[in-house]
Amino acid sequence: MPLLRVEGLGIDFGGLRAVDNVGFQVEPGEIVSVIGPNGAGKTTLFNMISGAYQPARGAVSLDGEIVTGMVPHLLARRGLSRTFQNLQIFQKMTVLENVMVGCHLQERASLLADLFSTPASRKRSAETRAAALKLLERVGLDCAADKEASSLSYGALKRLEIARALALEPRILLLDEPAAGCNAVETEEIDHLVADVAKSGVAILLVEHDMKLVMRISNHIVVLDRGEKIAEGRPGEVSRDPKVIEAYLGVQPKEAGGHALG
Ligand SMILES: Nc1ncnc2c1ncn2[C@@H]1O[C@H](COP(=O)(O)OP(=O)(O)OP(=O)(O)O)[C@@H](O)[C@H]1O
Repeated sequence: MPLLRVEGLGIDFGGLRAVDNVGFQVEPGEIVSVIGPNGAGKTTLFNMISGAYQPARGAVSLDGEIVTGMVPHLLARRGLSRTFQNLQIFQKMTVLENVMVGCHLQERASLLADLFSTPASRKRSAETRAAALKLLERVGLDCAADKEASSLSYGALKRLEIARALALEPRILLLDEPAAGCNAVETEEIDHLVADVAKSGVAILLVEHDMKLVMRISNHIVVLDRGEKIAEGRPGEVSRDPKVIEAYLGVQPKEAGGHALG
């Protein structure tokens, strides 16, 4: 049974079929990317899978359990968490505090109980801090733990966003353009981090415009165009697919020299 199964998913905005009849699946530890030209429906698809939008058609299941349209915090409890294209970092908090907030959500511990500072809550706080520090180490930000988040470079903020999502201990992580706005060095750091997370068994579903990154790290690619899935397969297969070349370049494959991506 796949970890994530998406079947016949669709949604309309007014008269526009933004996403229609899209299906695919993701296995544990697999990196699956969703690509497509601007307006293809990638973010809308992500929003349906992560509970931000209610699909009009189709189903999403996690480990065989139907979770279609479930709100994000309940999906997080079932092991699905996501990052956002527009970072959701608390800029005035320290780097460590940003991750501790995510850890608290995971523990389902009452923040109010912690205010009374019982021995049990103090022990829990120390454990949360240690867990958050471990995550910062994993994303290469342990040295910046006590800095204000606003002082980080853009690439570091992107990694902090991933650390926060990892604090929820997901089985599948949805990454919305993790390398957008990053320079080549920062993109490579994201590349290594995503591969490392997948190696630990967490499935990754990725929306990303950087085709070099997508081609390098994906096990499987799903291609959307005008809301529909037009192709899927391994990176090498997808980059040579005539339908994909035409969707990206608007020309026949012969004119494009046989490939469009990367
Ligand atoms: N909230 C909305 N209301 C109305 N139309 C929307 C809404 N969100 C997206 N759309 C439309 O749905 C279609 C798919 O948009 P979406 O943002 O999902 O595409 P995308 O593949 O993520 O694009 P990009 O690569 O530019 O981010 C587009 O035609 C877009 O204009």
